[in-house]
Amino acid sequence: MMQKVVTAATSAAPQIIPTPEPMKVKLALCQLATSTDKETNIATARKAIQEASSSGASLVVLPEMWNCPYSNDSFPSYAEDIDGGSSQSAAALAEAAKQHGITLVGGSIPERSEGKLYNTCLVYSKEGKLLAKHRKVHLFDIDIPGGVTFKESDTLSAGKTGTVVDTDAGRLGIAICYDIRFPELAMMYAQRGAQLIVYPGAFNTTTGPVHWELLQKARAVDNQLFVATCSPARNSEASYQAWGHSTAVDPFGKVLATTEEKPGIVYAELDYAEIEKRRSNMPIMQQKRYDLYALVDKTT
Ligand SMILES: NC(=O)CCC(=O)C(=O)O
Repeated sequence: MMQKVVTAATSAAPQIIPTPEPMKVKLALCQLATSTDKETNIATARKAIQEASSSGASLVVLPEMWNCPYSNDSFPSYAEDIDGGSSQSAAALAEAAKQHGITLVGGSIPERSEGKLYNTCLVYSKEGKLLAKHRKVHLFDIDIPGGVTFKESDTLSAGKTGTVVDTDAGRLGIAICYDIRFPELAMMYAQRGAQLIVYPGAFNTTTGPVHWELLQKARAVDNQLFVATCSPARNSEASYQAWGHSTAVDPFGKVLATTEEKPGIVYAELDYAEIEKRRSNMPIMQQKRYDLYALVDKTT
């Protein structure tokens, strides 16, 4: 599940963990409408998970911060204690995964733990068991005058580890939104044998049109694996205007499925055999010049 890649010597190639046996997976990206009412948001998520599973999806993904508005004013008041077992959103995710027998990447919610807040993604098995918890590693702190200014670090703390998890829907790398801008994290996940990197994410109407799809294609092509993103739908009344456009990209950089800004579910058929095909057509993993550069995986 959480495999450590050992880099033997600075000039030696890192150990690349092979991807698991290929399989086909029907993916559903639930681009949810979020409101200020947590109960409504949970009900909306449950309904979307049910619809996705009825349509044959075995892997269902929710957006970043799906149970609250995306704002620093909201994170503290909507935050839940996941480890303490009192999280109503986590309980709903576990129950929905079990009820519908799907692997669930539960977007993210604000988590409260030991006096700090995190932007946290929970992954559940089809038995409703918690398989992984990823806390957003790179906080979204940017200032584009006349565009978008946001400082997650005003309320949130950064996670300290990457997350690669084995599920019935393949080996998944989990990262959240702004994490997609850091190619090293995706590369680390590829070295750990991830078949798909899932990024619940809420880009915005300034950076989204220019960078959202570009970054997904870049991470997919750099690492020759699948990439999926899942955004909240745009809410014209919200302080933060989400870009939407939840998307799935294949290892050759082709967009398999996408949407615009409205609520809906995006479906894609993933055939993990495509990873091996692309890697043998174009063996960039073997052609890297580790005598010139190296990526060191420092997390366990
Ligand atoms: N929620 C986020 O991390 C937003 C990231 C974003 O919009 C970007 O441009 O990066």
